[in-house]
Amino acid sequence: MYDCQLYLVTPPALDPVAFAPDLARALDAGPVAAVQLRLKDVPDDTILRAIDILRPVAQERDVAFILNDRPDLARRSGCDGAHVGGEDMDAAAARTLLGDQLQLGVSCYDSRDLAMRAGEAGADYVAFGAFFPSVSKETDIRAPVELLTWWSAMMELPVVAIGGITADNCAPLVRAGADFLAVISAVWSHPEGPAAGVRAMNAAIDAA
Ligand SMILES: Cc1ncc(COP(=O)(O)OP(=O)(O)O)c(N)n1
Ligand SMILES: Cc1nc(C(=O)O)sc1CCOP(=O)(O)O
Repeated sequence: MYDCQLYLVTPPALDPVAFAPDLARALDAGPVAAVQLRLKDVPDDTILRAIDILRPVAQERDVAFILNDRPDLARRSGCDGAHVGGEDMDAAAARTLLGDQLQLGVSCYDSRDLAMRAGEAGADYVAFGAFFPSVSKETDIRAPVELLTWWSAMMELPVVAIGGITADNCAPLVRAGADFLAVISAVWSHPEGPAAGVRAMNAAIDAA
């Protein structure tokens, strides 16, 4: 049995009131380790309103609530942490904004160097991807599975795998040492609904 957990990233352009019951059902079908709120190109007020509505749904279930891109808003709104990538800010700046209590995740794409530097700058996890073509985000990067093998053999810091991950293709990532599998479409676009998506992902992780 591998020690790998599910990490949910929210679907794009969500209405938080309509989405909250879906999130609750998905988390109740868990285990799920973390939820990342990922809202792109919206005003701060919209992000803060979504946090107010969705953060309790996660935290009441002991699921970490992580905010994408905005460590400043994460800190002032009770989130458990923030996730940043290359276009947002460097890891050290994000750590300064978060303080030392909140969790910091850093996108490292397929770069060993970025991951080492993120670790040194105070990241609590690094994320590699995309491992497979993603319908949720355009990217030409194809991270090789060996990156996970290398990282997990060398480092204690947890590693997240992301990008096009499904119940059908995740086994090699689990076996290579991913601590978390981050998914959008495998759960939120599952034909039988998000709870079925969570159950299918966890069954595949257990079977790996
Ligand atoms: C867990 C996790 N890994 C990677 C990403 C991608 O972050 P980033 O490169 O900053 O791109 P956007 O998500 O901001 O489009 C992520 N969000 N979460
Ligand atoms: C948000 C995100 N970041 C990626 C990266 O490669 O850094 S891939 C991705 C989208 C993940 O959604 P899905 O599970 O539907 O492919």
